[in-house]
Amino acid sequence: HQPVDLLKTDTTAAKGPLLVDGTISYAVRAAFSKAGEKKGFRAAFAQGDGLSVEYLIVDKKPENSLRPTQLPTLVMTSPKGTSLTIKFTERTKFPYSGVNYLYLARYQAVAEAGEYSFLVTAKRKASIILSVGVKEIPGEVLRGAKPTPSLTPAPATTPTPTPSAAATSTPAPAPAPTKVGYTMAQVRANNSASNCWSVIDDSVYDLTKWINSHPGGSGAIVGLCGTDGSSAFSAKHGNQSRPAAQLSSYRLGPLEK
Ligand code: HEM
Repeated sequence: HQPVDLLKTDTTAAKGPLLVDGTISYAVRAAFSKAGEKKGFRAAFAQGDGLSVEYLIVDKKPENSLRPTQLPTLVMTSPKGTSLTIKFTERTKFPYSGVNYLYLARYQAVAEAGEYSFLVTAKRKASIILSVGVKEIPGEVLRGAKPTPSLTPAPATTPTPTPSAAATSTPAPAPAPTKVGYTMAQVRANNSASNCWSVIDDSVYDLTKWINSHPGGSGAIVGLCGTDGSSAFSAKHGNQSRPAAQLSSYRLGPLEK
């Protein structure tokens, strides 16, 4: 993830930074000192892009002791002007780089073409992390008219280890990972039909969207969520090309070795 810190001056989506390609993975941090403060940003998409937004907090006080109504609200407005308030639907632990995060919401949709606006409004002192996008490649962040290089210029060839979450709480240089890939702990944390990851032959896959499309029934896929599904997959589909092709479309990245 590329960390992006929202500034005190980013008080509306228009004043905040623009994530030039909303499918690239960014960790946008919004920190507030009191109720009523607002911070915003924008993210651009092409028609049909995957729109992925995740709302995370660090699993520590004050955030983890706030009630849902006390946490900052996130309102997303599509290019056509439809607004949506993100609802907190879960409380899933996500350990990453020695920090324990909690997912409170994960929203996915097919994007309209254009800029989405995001506006976060504080109810109390609190910090949140919004993970936008999934592609682990460096992306561009624009502030005003001036293109700024990404805050952490990660080498393009080294994918950062987590896709769908994580987030450094400060835009400090990313720690040089000695290991690259997803951990088994991350896979185990995504062990339900609403967030279903599985390992097959040393790659990690997000099978959530495949559950209800699988010709062999949803149960066969749900049974793989949070586990190493290599033997189940090869036992049934080991020598078939269509299951392998389907599988490849859900690949997140390698399993950490
Ligand atoms: C990530 C895992 C899996 C993927 C991507 C996948 C994909 C597919 C695809 C694409 C088909 C259609 C094949 C065709 O029309 O040529 C299929 C059929 C089927 N799958 Fe899977 N599958 C997975 C896991 C499993 C598992 C673990 C089982 C059983 C334990 C299973 C049981 C079946 C059955 C019974 C069918 C019906 C047709 C047949 O017998 O080949 N699948 N799967």
